[in-house]
Amino acid sequence: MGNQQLILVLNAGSSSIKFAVFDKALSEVLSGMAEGIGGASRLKVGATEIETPFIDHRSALSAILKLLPKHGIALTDLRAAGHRVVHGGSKLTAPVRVTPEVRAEISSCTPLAPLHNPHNLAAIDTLAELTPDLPQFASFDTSFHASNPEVATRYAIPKMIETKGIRRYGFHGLSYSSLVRRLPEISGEKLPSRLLAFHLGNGASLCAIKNGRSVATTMGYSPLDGLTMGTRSGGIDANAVLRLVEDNGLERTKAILNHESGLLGLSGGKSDMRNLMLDPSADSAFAIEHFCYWSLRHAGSLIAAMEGVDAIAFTGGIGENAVGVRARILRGLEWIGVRMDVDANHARKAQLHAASSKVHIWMVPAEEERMIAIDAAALLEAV
Ligand SMILES: Nc1ncnc2c1ncn2[C@@H]1O[C@H](COP(=O)(O)OP(=O)(O)O)[C@@H](O)[C@H]1O
Ligand SMILES: CC(=O)OP(=O)(O)O
Ligand SMILES: [Mg+2]
Repeated sequence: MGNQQLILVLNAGSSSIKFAVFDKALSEVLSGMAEGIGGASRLKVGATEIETPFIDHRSALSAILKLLPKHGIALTDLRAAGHRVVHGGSKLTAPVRVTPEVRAEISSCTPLAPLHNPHNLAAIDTLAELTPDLPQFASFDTSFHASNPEVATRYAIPKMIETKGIRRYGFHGLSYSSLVRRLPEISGEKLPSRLLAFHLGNGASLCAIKNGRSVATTMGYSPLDGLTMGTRSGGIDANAVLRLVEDNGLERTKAILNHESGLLGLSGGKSDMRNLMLDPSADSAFAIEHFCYWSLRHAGSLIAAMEGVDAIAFTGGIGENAVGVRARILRGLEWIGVRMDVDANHARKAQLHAASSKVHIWMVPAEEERMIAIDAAALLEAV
């Protein structure tokens, strides 16, 4: 192409890097991902999939960048790169161009998101080495929740401690802001005033969205809190955590709570919802029930924070695809007048509510990469 029209988006997760390339009209021209980094990893680009061992994010990213020219995209075709940065802390609450100061601020948030921020920085640094003149932008998973009231973000701990950044932030904000943008287009209706969003993926959270703004969410200081997740425990009593540290030390405890718990810990080895749903064992069934039960317990809390609910939206790998999980959660919400259209749910339609439902129900594909491209394009225009 050679005309510097493209935006490259990198979304580095704890064990994966998703990427997408968008043209000037923000249509996606290529996407793919490296997953299972550090283990039995795979690289998918467009329709091609290869098994290839990546020891770390850096090697996965260089493989992705090497493959781009084979799909007709040279680094010189790029006009910008946009990155998902999971933790922006208290200061980075809107998309920004990455400057040395911004990079330092993201780095200072690493203790708050140890599974994510180092990989986001590695992606920024690798691109900066390869193409020092390419403008790079960062969009933060925490930003969308900057509108939460203080009563929702403060832990009931001494004020002095809060000043060190020990507060609730919330995550999956890029997914939620893309959902707010897409839902009216998908539903053909104006955005409901009280919307309960379920982002159910490997990481999972709920968000109470009032008049388009986040007012409460289930994740807290880090992406560990709230729902039962693929490998993260979700909510756990802090004294139980202290006991784990006493018994196992700090590093082991981090690994237990972040990598060995959740669906994986409950089922005895399976973190992936697809695999769990195929497995007939009682432990796998219990893990799925735990996931649904705690989604419902938290849903009740977020509905209370909004004083009611007008619509529900599902997104993320599980929210978009796991028909049985959606059905179980929606059954658990019948007390608020939810009625699911069984056929629509099976057919994976966008509209999931029956005519008799008091609450509208939608499935909205998560489009984090497109959201990041939109943010980067807007900042480029503003220059
Ligand atoms: N067809 C499907 N049925 C059930 N679960 C699915 C399906 N497709 C994907 N999933 C589940 O979605 C989860 C991954 O969600 P995703 O949003 O891609 O995660 P990540 O947090 O890594 O971005 C996995 O548990 C996976 O099993
Ligand atoms: C913030 C977070 O939990 O991200 P992911 O779901 O990609 O792990
Ligand atoms: Mg995700």
